[in-house]
Amino acid sequence: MTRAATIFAEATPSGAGALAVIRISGPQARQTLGRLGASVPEPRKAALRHLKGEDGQTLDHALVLFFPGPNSYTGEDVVELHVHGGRAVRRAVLGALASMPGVTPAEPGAFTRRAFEAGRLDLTQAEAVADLVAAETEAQRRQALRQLDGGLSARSEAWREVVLGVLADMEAHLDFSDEAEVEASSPAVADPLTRLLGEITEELAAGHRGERIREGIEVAVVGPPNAGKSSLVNALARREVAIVADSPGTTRDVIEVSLDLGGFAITLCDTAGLRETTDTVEKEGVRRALDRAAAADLSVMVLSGPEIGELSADLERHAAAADLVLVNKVDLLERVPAVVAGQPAIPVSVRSGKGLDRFEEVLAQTVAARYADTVVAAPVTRLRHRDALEQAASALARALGGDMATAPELVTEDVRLAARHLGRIAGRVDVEDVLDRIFSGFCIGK
Ligand SMILES: Nc1nc2c(ncn2[C@@H]2O[C@H](COP(=O)(O)OP(=O)(O)OP(=O)(O)O)[C@@H](O)[C@H]2O)c(=O)[nH]1
Ligand SMILES: [K+]
Ligand SMILES: [Mg+2]
Repeated sequence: MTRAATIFAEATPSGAGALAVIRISGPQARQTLGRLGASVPEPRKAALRHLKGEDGQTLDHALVLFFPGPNSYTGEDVVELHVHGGRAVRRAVLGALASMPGVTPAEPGAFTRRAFEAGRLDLTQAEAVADLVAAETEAQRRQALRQLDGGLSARSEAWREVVLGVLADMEAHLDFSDEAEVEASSPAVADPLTRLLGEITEELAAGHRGERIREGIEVAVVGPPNAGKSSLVNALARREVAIVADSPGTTRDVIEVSLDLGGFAITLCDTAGLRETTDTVEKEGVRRALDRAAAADLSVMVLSGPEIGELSADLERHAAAADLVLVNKVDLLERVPAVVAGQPAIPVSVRSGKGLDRFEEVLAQTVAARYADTVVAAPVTRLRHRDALEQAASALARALGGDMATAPELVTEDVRLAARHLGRIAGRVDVEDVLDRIFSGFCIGK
């Protein structure tokens, strides 16, 4: 792909630092060095250069790298300037670049988009670059790296190969055979497609795990008023995110806080205490609490130790349905029950801190048990992937339900459609309409 514009941007964050990296990509990347009064260094070898402005005054002493295309990140000639990180230095060098004709500031994601367009990365790998830059936890980092290594594209492309193989057979039969033969060949078509549909259905049923690793696993904290839900959330977040007070019904809205638990990104949701109430605001809070508990990936029921003997039927039911049951305020108890609502009770005193470590450990284990293998399996990580798989699955289901003897064209068309949807994942087909959306989510300089 030929492009007129040469683009540049800072690849490092905008605050002051010891160094800043300015990246330049495009046909004029070499010439920008000449215009800065610097000679082009040997490919991929760092060299010290004095960068000069138009008036010949030195702007900075910089380390300069030159990566000739096509074996560069973008596939084009790329220059990196490692300048001193001060604001004035960066502004001066960026200003000098901006004043050069044919050289323009990069849009967000422009470098990676060029890498994709040059075939250096496929679409899931380009997305993985953004995920790796955004990764805050170990699981996010590992999952993004796996995707950058091509794990997800390899899976979706292998699926597509199966479909294309079947499609080739079908088309051959359509062209050269009479109906009897086509019919005889149908089981050979159905077998691989049935197996494939099974695999895709399994991936879709795996509960958004890759997406949860990327976006955060939601854990709802629910329970009766004054059980100590907000106290628990504050203790786990290690800051005062929610108001704690003696009066029941303190928390009304759902309060979210993000934390890293054993390498997983968790969104912890504090909710209103569950009880019958006539207060319309509190009533709304209770409704939201129940909604959240139902929508969350995990729920933790917090009960107050001293009231454990008098649970309402509703609370019993919620506790039985929760993933974990925590009995709080054990500082006020002589004896802690081992089982509540048929669930093992985890004893905690948020006030004294007793049992908190243990609870955190159990929560981390529960999360890991559900999500750890996702990190090695290259799952779908975005709605875009899930949508493509859903469309492919329904096309396959239609094809398998169709009649090859009476309507071979319809069946073939559905198989073709399935291949097309699978090809969308790695960006083999229907690319144009998603590019802007994907790359606008990047930061500038990537
Ligand atoms: N003794 C004792 N008191 C606690 C403990 N944890 C919390 N409390 C107290 O219990 C009261 C209620 O705590 P909150 O954290 O506001 O409880 P909540 O479940 O969020 O309450 P609502 O938002 O009103 O539903 C406060 O006075 C806390 O100080 C504990 O472990 N032991
Ligand atoms: K309270
Ligand atoms: Mg509260």
